[in-house]
Amino acid sequence: MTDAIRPLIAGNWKMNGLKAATAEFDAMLTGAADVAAKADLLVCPPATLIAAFADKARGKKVAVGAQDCHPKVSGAHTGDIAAEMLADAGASGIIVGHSERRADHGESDLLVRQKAEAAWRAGVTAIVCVGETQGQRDAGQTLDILRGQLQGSLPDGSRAANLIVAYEPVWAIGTGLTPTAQDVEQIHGFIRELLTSRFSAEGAKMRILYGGSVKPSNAAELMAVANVNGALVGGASLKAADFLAIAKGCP
Ligand SMILES: O=C(CO)COP(=O)(O)O
Repeated sequence: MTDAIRPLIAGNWKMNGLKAATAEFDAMLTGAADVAAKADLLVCPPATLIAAFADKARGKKVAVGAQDCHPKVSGAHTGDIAAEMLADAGASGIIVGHSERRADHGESDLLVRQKAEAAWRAGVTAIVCVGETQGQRDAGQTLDILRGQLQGSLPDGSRAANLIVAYEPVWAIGTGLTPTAQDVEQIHGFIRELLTSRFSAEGAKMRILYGGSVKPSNAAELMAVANVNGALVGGASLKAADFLAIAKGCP
């Protein structure tokens, strides 16, 4: 059933990228046509580059997204950016609840849920991240942690058109380590069950991305796993050749 879900390869540039990185983005735009048959592409640069990238990407096969938003529309929140501002700059998706924000900024499941709702309010897709730490994995708590994060972070009424879930084991991010294909299959299957039991038919159609040390060398194996509907890529999304090669690895 999930075979019909079109894969999405999303790049999370994190706190990387000056204006000079536009050249790399240009190369992604150029190469995107070659991989369009395989997957949709989304690049989430730092907020400073969203508007410029979105202008360049207009009419091309790469969408532009953001890495975070504030739950409110506007107000006295120095340094924060509203989802409406990101949409206005050209973002069509917003990553919320990345483990680096949960850790660096103490973001709770409730706050992540409010940010996902803010993305919808602005008319853009929320990409909600969940994942266990090494310690939680070692303690055999992975599924319990994921159940709790998904329950708390996903808004009621989530639909396949406006919600994407990204499973990113914290211990796999930036480490070169990945779970085995068997582990990924079990965990994505578990997430799928939770989504369908909570959101019925919509849950069956939602994209579930895998993230954590995805590279050209492991993409094909990971992307072939049942209920893996694409990837959320960090380091390897900074280079056009790697990012496009990962998309080529989609089944
Ligand atoms: O955190 C990630 C994407 O959001 C994954 O990062 P890496 O691909 O660098 O491991």
